[in-house]
Amino acid sequence: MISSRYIHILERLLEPERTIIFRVPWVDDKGETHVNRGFRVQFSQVLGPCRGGLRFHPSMNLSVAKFLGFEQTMKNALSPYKLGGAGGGSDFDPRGKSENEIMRFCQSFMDELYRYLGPDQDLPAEDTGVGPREMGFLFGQYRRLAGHFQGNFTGPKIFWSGSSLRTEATGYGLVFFARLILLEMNKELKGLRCVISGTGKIALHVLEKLLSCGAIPITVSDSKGYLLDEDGFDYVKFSLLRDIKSQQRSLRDYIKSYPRARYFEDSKPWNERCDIAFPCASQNEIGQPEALGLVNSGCRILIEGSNMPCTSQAIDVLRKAKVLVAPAKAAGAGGIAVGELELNHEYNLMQWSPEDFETKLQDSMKQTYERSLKHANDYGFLKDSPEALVHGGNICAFLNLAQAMTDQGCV
Ligand SMILES: NC(=O)c1ccc[n+]([C@@H]2O[C@H](COP(=O)([O-])OP(=O)(O)OC[C@H]3O[C@@H](n4cnc5c(N)ncnc54)[C@H](O)[C@@H]3O)[C@@H](O)[C@H]2O)c1
Repeated sequence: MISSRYIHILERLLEPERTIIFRVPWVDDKGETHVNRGFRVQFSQVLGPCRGGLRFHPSMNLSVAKFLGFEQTMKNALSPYKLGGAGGGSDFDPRGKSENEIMRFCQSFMDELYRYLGPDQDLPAEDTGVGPREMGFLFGQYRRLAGHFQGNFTGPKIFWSGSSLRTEATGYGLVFFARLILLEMNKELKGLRCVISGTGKIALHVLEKLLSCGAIPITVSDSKGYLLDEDGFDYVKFSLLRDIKSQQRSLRDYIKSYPRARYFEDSKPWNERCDIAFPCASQNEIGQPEALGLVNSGCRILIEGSNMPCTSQAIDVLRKAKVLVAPAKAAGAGGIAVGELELNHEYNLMQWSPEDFETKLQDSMKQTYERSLKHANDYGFLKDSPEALVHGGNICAFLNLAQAMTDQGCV
């Protein structure tokens, strides 16, 4: 039974603190003008300054910005750090644009957004279509307009120490999270067949870390279809995939080097026989039919890399089939941990090795895992229940927010 106090808090929590929508005009290389729409939803600053991604993708709209901001608020509230949550971006499509066009777009985007950002206000981070290059351009313009260097953006290379795992952190963290789940079952990743969707920052780093754990990743995908390599990817194949993506070529090109692999147009990889699924592409990528496909293909664990990859109908199917779901707000928390390390000047002065970073990341994922399970247990969900991590993560994040909202009065 939910107390009426919590219902009032939920009502307030579900309304973003601030929503910013703005025009982003920019000029392409031929001198033609274009206009896109920019969004930033500062969902909650109750636990600290907002932190959350910027997404550049044609499908971006206010609804997506709101869901990203809410998910990030919960993700940050579940983490050990004092951070609020935000989401945003633009319907600008970076694909096929020159570097100069991307720079001009980023500068125009920041011309408006800079006044709402700052170390005590809002700290942007990467998401779909926004990587270190875009974050560098965005930070450069922010610094110029704000007149100081304290943006604390997550992502620009200038904030990286030499051995940082900044871009790798979320993907690696997802695999560490899967390992913790398997450890509880006295199992290991070695030899398990894994299906992955996406070929972006998250998907490729999941693939790379799975290889080092001896797992057998067999698929990746893009918005046009998916690639299946029944023999499993290895480091040489991974390097080829990275080249194909960095040159913006089709995944189909992989088959020229590995003819036994197959590319399926307009399809998703969820019907392939597997033990674990890692959705790492976009929201709602798994609906009811895809969830049924996963269940029939033998999948026992689903680790959410993308934010909200499953529709509620898909979740129902997975729940009934007792597929264990690791929610993105817990399993995808790796980026928050490394982002915090990067911004901590004391840590940045030290010479960290990649192994040091990995150890910190593993510690942080373990803490998030244990916190989720503890809250599940406190509220009556057995730790071997397939839903324990989903409920535990939600309860822990909500209680942290609810306590801070109660303490701060009706604001
Ligand atoms: N980057 C981060 O720090 C971060 C952190 C947590 C969660 N996420 C989430 O992970 C997901 C991927 O983010 P990313 O940073 O890897 O983005 P990215 O831009 O690097 O890659 C996105 C990938 O998804 C593919 N894709 C896009 N739309 C698709 C569709 N409709 N069907 C199939 N594939 C599609 C693209 O081809 C690309 O390979 C997003 O949901 C994002 O919100 C990102």
